[in-house]
Amino acid sequence: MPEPQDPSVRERAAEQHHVDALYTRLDADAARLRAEAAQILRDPADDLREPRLALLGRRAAALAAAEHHLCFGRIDAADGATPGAAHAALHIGRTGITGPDGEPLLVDWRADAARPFYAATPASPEGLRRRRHLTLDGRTVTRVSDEILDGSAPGAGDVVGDGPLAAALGARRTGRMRDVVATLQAEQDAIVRSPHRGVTVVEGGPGTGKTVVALHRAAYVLAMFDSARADGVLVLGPGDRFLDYIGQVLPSLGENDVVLSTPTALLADAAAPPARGGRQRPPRPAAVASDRQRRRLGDARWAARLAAVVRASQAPDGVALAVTIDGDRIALRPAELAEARATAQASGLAHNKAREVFGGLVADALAAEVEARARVFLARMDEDMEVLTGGADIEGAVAADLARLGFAADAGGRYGHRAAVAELDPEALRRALGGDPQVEAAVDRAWPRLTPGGVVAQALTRTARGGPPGDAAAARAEDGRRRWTDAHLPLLDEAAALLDGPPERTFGHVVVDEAQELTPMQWRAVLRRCPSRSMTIVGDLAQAGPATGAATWEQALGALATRAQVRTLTVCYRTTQQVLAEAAGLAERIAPAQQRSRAIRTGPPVRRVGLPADDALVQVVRAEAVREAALGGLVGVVAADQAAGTLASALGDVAGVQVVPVAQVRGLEFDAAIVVDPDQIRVAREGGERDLYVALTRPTTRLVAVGPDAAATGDGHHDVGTGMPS
Ligand SMILES: Nc1ncnc2c1ncn2[C@@H]1O[C@H](COP(=O)(O)OP(=O)(O)OP(=O)(O)O)[C@@H](O)[C@H]1O
Repeated sequence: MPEPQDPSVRERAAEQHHVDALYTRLDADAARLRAEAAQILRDPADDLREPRLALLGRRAAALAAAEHHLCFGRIDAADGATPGAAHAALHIGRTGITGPDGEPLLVDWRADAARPFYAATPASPEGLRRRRHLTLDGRTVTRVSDEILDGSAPGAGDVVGDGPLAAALGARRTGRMRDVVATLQAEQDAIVRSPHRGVTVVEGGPGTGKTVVALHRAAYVLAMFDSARADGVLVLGPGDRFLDYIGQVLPSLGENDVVLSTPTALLADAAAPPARGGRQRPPRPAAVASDRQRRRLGDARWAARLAAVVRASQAPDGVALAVTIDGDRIALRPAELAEARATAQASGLAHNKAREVFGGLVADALAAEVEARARVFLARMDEDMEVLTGGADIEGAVAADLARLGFAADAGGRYGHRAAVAELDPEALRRALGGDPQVEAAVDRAWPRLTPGGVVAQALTRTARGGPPGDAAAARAEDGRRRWTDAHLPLLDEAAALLDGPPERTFGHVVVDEAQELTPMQWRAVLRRCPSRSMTIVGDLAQAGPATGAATWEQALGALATRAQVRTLTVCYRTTQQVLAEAAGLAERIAPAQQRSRAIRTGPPVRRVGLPADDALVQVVRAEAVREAALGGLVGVVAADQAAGTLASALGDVAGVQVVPVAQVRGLEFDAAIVVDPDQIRVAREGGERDLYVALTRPTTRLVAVGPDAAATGDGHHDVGTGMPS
């Protein structure tokens, strides 16, 4: 057959050949995994059956994830050898595949050798002549598109055309985020691939790819950092709707073991009552807090207050510790009590564990007191005996009698009360006292076992009354009556850490998305779960909700910020220049110091739709929703929280249209966004301008503002290029 003349056809055929070989190997790997699994299943005696099958299952899932768009790129070196590799051309894809002789047929996108694919630009070609993108439909190569990076003229084997980024950005939204591994941009890739193991803060305006970076970073870190692989990765997002939206990205990158959660769910899970005999956990929250409550309870000063409550219940000055033994009241002296307290506190253990240290020291002190008293008593007996017997060696006589009668002497040859003195075994006494219910009760009065709910209840009551702490029993009773909300969870978690030590489940790397939403108390709870402080924190302070008011990352993160590497993303991939221009006035007011991002796409003008006097808002919104849905893609109707519920039921089901309360719209995106009554959003709650800014920056293409305020402008339907109503 003659060679096709069209380079795109010819190159596609050549790439198809390579891609076929890749899928053949992928199929062979999958078949091998299945055979291994079958082998394991045939051996019921194998003790490690379950973990082995689980491992195979994970590998099979990763292979299955690699199936879709397995190979998406190729790099060709300028001098015939790809940097870092012995080959002139390297194919880049979702997983690494080697040929029969160990030669790389496909390089995993995370590998160092793949870095130039993402990092090279015409200004800095990284030794590459050409970057090629491959588009696949199933297993068929449908498109090849080349960028020449070294300034050389395109040759016969080059297919220069539009890159796939434009196609990816222009694609209709489905309501689920996709991975962008094929089109990750250089500034994003530099963060994803950063070797920095500490805290990285990624900031940037709406749509600059912060979430994209966070998720690809999670996949990278899992593959490349041992600690992350060993201890797992946690990704935190602001709400369930958001988690749904991003839920497919990591599995499509072959990562199924990442824990995705919200700060609330994470702490509620930790607070779930353990199996019987486990450690005491805070109760689950019963209600959702108001914004004001969230802000108040998020204040970092609660940490000190909770610690003070706990400390105040550790054998405070003035508390008495006494027990009655054989009718004798034995009390610890204040100095002894203070010393036991100081030693237990210096142990650095959490309260309920330090209580064991304290209890042991109390038992020691009581045992010493009992022993001292016994010695005094026995010595007095000796004296009395001597007086009564006029100094005769009664002891010796008794010993001789006892020996004659066959009674044994102790190891020191002693009988009678001398043996009793020698037999005073402080250790046995201490053990007996340690387990004595009376001593236990006395220790409990001085250093009570506490529950997280009790401590938080006490801190709240104390703060409300401004007085000294109440007693533990009263706090427990109050804990039972209290209605905990999600905003109390970080306090309960803090208290649990003070009482029982750090949480059991921690992670090797934690990714926090929409990080501007976390309160200082939530940050403390997150940090407890990341002892290595290996974190990727992404967010935009200009989009912060009302629970947090930090203007800088230093304010938001406290000491953590001092060791953070801060990176700024500057290109807006989501929305159009028209939409960003519409929101620019607001951005200027909310975050005047922030670097404005640059949109790379243009789109239709923003539309503002007024309400003619007798038109109900719902009718107008419905008409707009239907109109936008007909234009195609996903339509989001964003309204103030209090209006969204009614609006949703009044609109009913319109295909392709979602009604989202503004508080839940952070991080989401739509092809078209209809922002309902911007003025209401702005005044509905504290920080309303930031809510409005978030709402306006959700669409990829079309923005419509519907509100009574626009009616004043006349026809109610017109294009607007300047700021939103002010
Ligand atoms: N390199 C890329 N290739 C293709 N699409 C991209 C790329 N980077 C970002 N996008 C797309 O741009 C959109 C915005 O990205 P993303 O949600 O990560 O931005 P964000 O900065 O987190 O936004 P926000 O602050 O509003 O939450 C998404 O649809 C994402 O898929």
